Amino acid sequence: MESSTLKAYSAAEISLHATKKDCWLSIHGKVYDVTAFMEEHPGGEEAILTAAAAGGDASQAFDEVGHSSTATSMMRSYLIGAVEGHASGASKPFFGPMLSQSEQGKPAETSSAGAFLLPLLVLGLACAAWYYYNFCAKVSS
Ligand code: HEM
Repeated sequence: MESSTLKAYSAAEISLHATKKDCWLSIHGKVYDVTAFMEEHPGGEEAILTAAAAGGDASQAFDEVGHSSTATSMMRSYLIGAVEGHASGASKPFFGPMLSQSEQGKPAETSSAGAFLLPLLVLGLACAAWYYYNFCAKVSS
C-alpha cells in the first residue's frame, strides 16, 4: 500500500509544526501538512491550530466532529507522511468505529426484523387475495 512508501515522522517532529505558517497534523497514523488549507477550513483555523498545539495528534478531534466523506477525501491532498511506529494506524480503516457500532447495535436487529416481516406481509396479502376471489366466485355462482 501507499503507506509503505510514505516518509515516517516522529511525534516530536510533528509537534514542531504548530503555527499558522507551518502546520502539521497526524490523523490515524498519517501526517498532513494543512498549512495551505487552514484558511479554507470550514471549521476554522483555530480548530486546526489547537489540535496542532496539543501535540499534533488530531485523530480524536477529527472523528468527534463527524467529518464528511468529502472532508476525508480532501485530506489526501495534504498527506505528507506517516507517524513513526504507528504501523496499525496506517492500515486501520477510517470507518472502523462506525462499522463496529452497526455490527453490535440496533440497526442489525431492525434490518433482520424487516427481512422477517416482508415475507409475512406478502403471504398475508396472498391469503387475502385467495379468500377474496374464492368468496366472490361463490357469491356470483
Ligand atoms: C486534514 C484535516 C482536515 C480536513 C481536510 C477538514 C475538512 C473539513 C471540511 C471539508 C469541513 C466541512 C464539513 C464536512 O464536510 O465535514 C470541516 C468542518 C469542520 N472541521 Fe475539519 N478538517 C480537518 C481537520 C479538522 C480538525 C483537526 C478539527 C479539530 C477539531 C476540525 C474541526 C472541524 C469543525 C469544528 C468543523 C465544523 C463542523 C460544522 O460546522 O458542522 N477539522 N472540516
